[in-house]
Amino acid sequence: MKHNLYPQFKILLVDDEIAFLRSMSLTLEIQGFNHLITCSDPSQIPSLMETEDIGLVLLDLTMPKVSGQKVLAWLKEEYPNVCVIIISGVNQVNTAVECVKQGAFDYFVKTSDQNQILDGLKRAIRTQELTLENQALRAQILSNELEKPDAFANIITSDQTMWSAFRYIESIAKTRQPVLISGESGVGKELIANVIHDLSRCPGPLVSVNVAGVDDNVFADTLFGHARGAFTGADKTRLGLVEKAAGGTLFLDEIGDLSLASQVKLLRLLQEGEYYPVGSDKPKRMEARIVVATHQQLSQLQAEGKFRKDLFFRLKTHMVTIPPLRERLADLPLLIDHFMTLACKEMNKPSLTVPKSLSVNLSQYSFPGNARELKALIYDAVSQSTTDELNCAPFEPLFNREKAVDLSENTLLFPPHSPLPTLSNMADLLVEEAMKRANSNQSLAARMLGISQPALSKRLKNMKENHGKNEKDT
Ligand SMILES: Nc1ncnc2c1ncn2[C@@H]1O[C@H](COP(=O)(O)OP(=O)(O)OP(=O)(O)O)[C@@H](O)[C@H]1O
Repeated sequence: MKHNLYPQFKILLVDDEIAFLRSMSLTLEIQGFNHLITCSDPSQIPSLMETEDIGLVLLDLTMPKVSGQKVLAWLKEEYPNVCVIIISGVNQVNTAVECVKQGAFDYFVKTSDQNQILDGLKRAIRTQELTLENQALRAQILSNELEKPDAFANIITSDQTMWSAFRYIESIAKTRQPVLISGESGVGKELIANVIHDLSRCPGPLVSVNVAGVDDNVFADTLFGHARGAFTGADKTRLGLVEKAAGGTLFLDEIGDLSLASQVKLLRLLQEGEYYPVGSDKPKRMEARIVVATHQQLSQLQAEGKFRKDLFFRLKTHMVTIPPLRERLADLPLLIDHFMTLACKEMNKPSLTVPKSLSVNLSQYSFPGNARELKALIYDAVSQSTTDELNCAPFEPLFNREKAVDLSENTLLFPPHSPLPTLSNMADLLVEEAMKRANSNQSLAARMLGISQPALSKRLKNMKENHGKNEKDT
């Protein structure tokens, strides 16, 4: 089985008692915290902090050469972003309060219930992960560039909202927390899940499963596996997908369709980080990161009582929303080209030219099936092309279905007894509508209006000036 290191930063255990260091690190490793270093001589702390990527320190208070409180003060001075948890043999409220005032994240007595210490450690890791994510996010926003653009090479887009989502994905890629990907059907959620997995640098596999309509027993059996003899017919032990995805990512698609009973199981898995195979009383640790996707509005499902609030909140800590294709029409020409190239390659055809009018005409269509629908249309068109130009016949029904206002027909556009708008008012309204539909992409809007991009730019400038003048006059 492949194991990855958890957490993403190192935990430093400092105690002069070697036996305690040994038992503590063993306990932590059994619980899945395997990114550890130990230190029994506090004089080594400065060099360890300098050379190792330490995010959390578990610190003893009573040590012979230097007191833990002094070390705490030094750490908070030199490494204010590193979390420090005190694990002391001294059960004194005063000392605990003083340490917390000095900046310790928490204080435990060595004899405390182990679960309490582990819960405190989980909280500290989560806080530290959020701090690191915040730093990464801030750096991403300031630099406005992707650190690993290659990871996104299969996702074709020039849309700013998509690029912001990419930057966000980069900044959360390394945490082990779950990620929720939402967006209409066919927008590319599975592509995003692939990128999240690649960027996580987890050595294990990406295992995907669609949970729509899966009955609760099947859900438990699929995810957690079963022990031999768990039920009639279970003649062999079966590994669950959580185990198959160990060290990697488990992608649960269509999470909005999960039954309420299965939602409880998923929540417990996320909270506890452990699960029981069906028919077994031996818990197993989850070593996979969970990524889920849905085309539904989970907030709405939650309001309707179909999705658990606690699970929703747990999932939405890291949420990526992919806008529908109709809200990023500037992507149309890019995607048409991309799918055309893919289709020609698969069908062994030479590359085809695409009529310029195609993306303009398609921009009037709402694409309920998003990129998947466009891909299918282009593949169909490529297969039907017999010249060196893409055959646009497969698109005709769409143009007819959602035809723009047809001025050749005697359509009644204006109420008969109202005064007509001026030509200039109408032109401004058309320009505004085209800019809205083209998501402010001037080239696309100009094509919709049948004018050149410089002509549109001039019009927009005039409209802005007139608007400014009008505001001054009033
Ligand atoms: N931006 C994009 N660039 C290139 N291909 C894309 C893009 N978006 C989607 N696709 C392609 O469209 C198809 C559908 O994408 P995908 O399966 O990721 O969508 P989805 O949102 O997961 O759909 P569903 O909700 O139905 O599961 C795939 O073939 C994918 O490669």
